[in-house]
Amino acid sequence: MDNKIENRLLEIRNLKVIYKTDSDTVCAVNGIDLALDKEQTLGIVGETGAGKTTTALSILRLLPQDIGEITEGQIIFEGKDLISAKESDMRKVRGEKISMIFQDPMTSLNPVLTVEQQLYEALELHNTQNKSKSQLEARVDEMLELVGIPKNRKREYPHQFSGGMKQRVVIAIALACSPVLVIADEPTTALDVTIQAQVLAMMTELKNKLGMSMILITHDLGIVAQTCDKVAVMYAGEIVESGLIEDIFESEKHHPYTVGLFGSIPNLEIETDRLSPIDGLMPDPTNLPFGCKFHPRCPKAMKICSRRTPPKITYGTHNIVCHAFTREDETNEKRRR
Ligand SMILES: Nc1ncnc2c1ncn2[C@@H]1O[C@H](COP(=O)(O)OP(=O)(O)OP(=O)(O)O)[C@@H](O)[C@H]1O
Ligand code: NI
Repeated sequence: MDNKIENRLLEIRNLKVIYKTDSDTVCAVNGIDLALDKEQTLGIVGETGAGKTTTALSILRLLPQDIGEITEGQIIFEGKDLISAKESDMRKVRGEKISMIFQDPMTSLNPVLTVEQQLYEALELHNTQNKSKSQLEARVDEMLELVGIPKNRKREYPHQFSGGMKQRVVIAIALACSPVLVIADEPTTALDVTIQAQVLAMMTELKNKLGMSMILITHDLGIVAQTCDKVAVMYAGEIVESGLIEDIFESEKHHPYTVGLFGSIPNLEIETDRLSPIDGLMPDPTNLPFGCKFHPRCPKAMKICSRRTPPKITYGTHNIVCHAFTREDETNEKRRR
């Protein structure tokens, strides 16, 4: 399904993004490739600082002005490159085609407007079909029902809702314009674990019902397993491993960083109060190490890892960028298939 051009919604090619601060240049995204088909969900996982949010903001061209800059690459959405698009076209893309859901619902909600008013405003803003006031009001009720908020609460203000309910309102607003792509950046991190599962299940259901595609950004491989069709594992602004969900969860072959991420999933059966995180810290993004960027932390590091950029080895739909996997390995795999 990956090679059918007509199914392709988004393709990112060799994207590079920097942030310029007074003293330094932060290399936040260092040449990533991603592809997403219609109705697919792509999970982007990785530790804090990996460049996940930067990637999302780049797609919408919402990087902080004068600081964030796309220096290379293409972001092809519905066949057109967004990086070279006019700002007026981008405004349309943001309003009608791609919505973003952020981690903290209060960054998206207005505290002085009722839930009904905010949803109505969102619908009115994208009212390309010139619907009447009563039609829009009916749509407000419909959207609230869709995300499981009782109609009789629509005159309440955001602060009267719990965290989970607020995030449901945010989701309703994000979906109000019937986008083709929703980018959800840690949409449930601020919520209780039990509520997280409910909100995720709801998002997946809505995504399927409305035939949208989704990019889900998370630290949590468990969430990816529940929600995604494909996965990209990011480290220091690069994608170190990617593939279909079964490649990531069933294959024996993994990038050592992915192995580390799996090791840090909390085990629900054994009670531990600490995760076993990967030793060491993400490298300084203003001064990234030579060769493989993971080598200073990698338990499997070899001499070559600090000297040469690792190759991307492909096994069908599964890609691993690591010196521990050789081209030979790849050729054997092809022969077998
Ligand atoms: N406005 C900014 N100015 C300078 N550096 C920035 C800015 N925003 C992000 N960065 C840096 O860019 C790198 C990538 O950050 P980004 O927010 O994309 O990571 P992330 O994977 O989303 O992390 P998290 O999981 O914490 O949200 C980090 O080193 C971060 O410190
Ligand atoms: Ni982020």
